[in-house]
Order: sequence, then C-alpha cells, then structure tokens
Amino acid sequence: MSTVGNSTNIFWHECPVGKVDRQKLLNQQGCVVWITGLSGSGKSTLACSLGRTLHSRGKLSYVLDGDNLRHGLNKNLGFSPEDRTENIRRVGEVAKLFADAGLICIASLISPYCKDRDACRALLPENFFEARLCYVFLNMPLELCEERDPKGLYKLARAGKIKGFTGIDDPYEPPSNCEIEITQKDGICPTPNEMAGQVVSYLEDKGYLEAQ
Ligand SMILES: Nc1ncnc2c1ncn2[C@@H]1O[C@H](COP(=O)(O)OS(=O)(=O)O)[C@@H](OP(=O)(O)O)[C@H]1O
Ligand SMILES: Nc1ncnc2c1ncn2[C@@H]1O[C@H](COP(=O)(O)OP(=O)(O)O)[C@@H](O)[C@H]1O
Repeated sequence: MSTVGNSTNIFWHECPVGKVDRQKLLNQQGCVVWITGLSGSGKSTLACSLGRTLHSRGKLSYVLDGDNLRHGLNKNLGFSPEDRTENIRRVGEVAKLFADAGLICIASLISPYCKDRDACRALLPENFFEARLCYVFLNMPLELCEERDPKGLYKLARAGKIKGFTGIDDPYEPPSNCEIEITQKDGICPTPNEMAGQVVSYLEDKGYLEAQ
C-alpha cells in the first residue's frame, strides 16, 4: 500500500503478460523518441516520416503530437509556463505507457524548458532496462521557422496578437544532452527522409528494432 501524490491507499497490480512478452510478439523494443524544437522546425514532419519508415519495416510506432494532444487529453492546458510543464509531464507519462506496451513512441512537442525535459528523462531512466528515451533536437534557426510559418502564428506573435509565443516572447532552451541533433548543412535542411534515416540508424545501433 502506498501514497503517490494526492493518491492515498493505492496498490500496484502486476499482470502475468509483461513488457518482454509484448516485445517478443512485436520483435522490437519499446522506447520513446522525443522530438523537441521550435514551432515550424519540422517536428511533425519528422514524426510522420519516421512513423512511415518504421511502419514499412514492420515496426509498430505511435505519434504523440503536441498540437493533436491539445485537441483532447491536454485541451484544458494553455501556454503559460505552468501549463507547458503539465503538458510535458502528461505526455511523458503517456509515452512511458506506450513504451511499456512495446511500441516505439514518437513524441513531438516544442517542450521548450530544460527542467521539463529533464523530468521526462528521469521518468524514463536510461539504466533502467524497461524504459528508454532518445531526445532529438531539431535545431533549425528561428529565421527559417519564421520564414516557413505554415500556420501564420509567427506573424501573429510578431504583431503582438499571440502572447508568450516560443522563440518570440517565451524562451526555447536548447538541450545540451540530446541523443540526436539535426541541423542544416551548408544552409540546407536535410529532407524528411534523411532526418528519419538518422533516427532509424540510431534505433538500429541501439538494437531497438529487434526483440531483446
Ligand atoms: N504561445 C505559443 N507558443 C508555441 N506554440 C503555440 C503557442 N500558441 C499556439 N501554439 C501552437 O501549439 C503548438 C505547440 O504545442 P506543444 O504542446 O508542442 O507546446 S509545448 O511543448 O507545451 O510548449 C504549436 O505547434 P507546432 O508548430 O507544431 O510546434 C503551435 O501550433
Ligand atoms: N526537412 C524539411 N525540409 C523542408 N521543409 C520542411 C522540412 N520539415 C518540415 N518542413 C516544412 O516546414 C513546415 C513546418 O513543419 P512542421 O513539421 O509542421 O513543424 P513543427 O511540427 O515543428 O511545427 C511545414 O510547412 C513543412 O512542410
């Protein structure tokens, strides 16, 4: 019996079918690929490209996209620092469940604050064989993201019509400890396929695309 947060008198129930059994069934290892970067840096594009590549190789993945989750699970959250922290915490917990289910979970959120990303890392500790987290920093310059501006949000933020927009009047704290960093080469952004290839190579090297 234990107390966790505000939950008192709670019990943990173990099920007979475990993560290792599920991983054998799927012939892969559950893990979390967490894509972080500015709005417009290409997070959703990479997430979809990676999901497609893994699917074509017979690997089961699921995309948790920040924008999409704000249509449901996180629809009561805004963009204050506290709400962003709660957003990342919830998605971290959901991603952990997906990884435990044996899936390759692709989380794609701005996740701008170091402390929130660190908290997710603590949730999925590297040395704990049941959980794995790989941060992918989509390190694209603000100028490029602003030039792309597919939703017109930078324009609204510059005009003062959106307050607290990441990169404009709310900070993006670049990660110093990410597993993969994707940048422009000679001023050219890698294609979505190339970006996905970089992540797939990492997953292959780690052995995550085979059962344990
Ligand atoms: N103030 C502000 N700052 C940043 N982004 C904003 C804001 N308001 C709305 N949007 C839209 O919300 C998307 C980001 O949601 P996330 O859940 O990924 O954000 S966060 O991780 O909680 O910071 C983001 O989507 P992406 O462009 O895909 O990143 C925007 O479409
Ligand atoms: N590797 C890329 N090369 C060229 N354009 C890209 C690339 N990745 C994304 N884009 C374009 O940039 C814009 C923003 O991409 P998106 O995936 O929506 O970013 P985010 O999810 O980070 O907001 C879209 O119009 C998309 O087509």
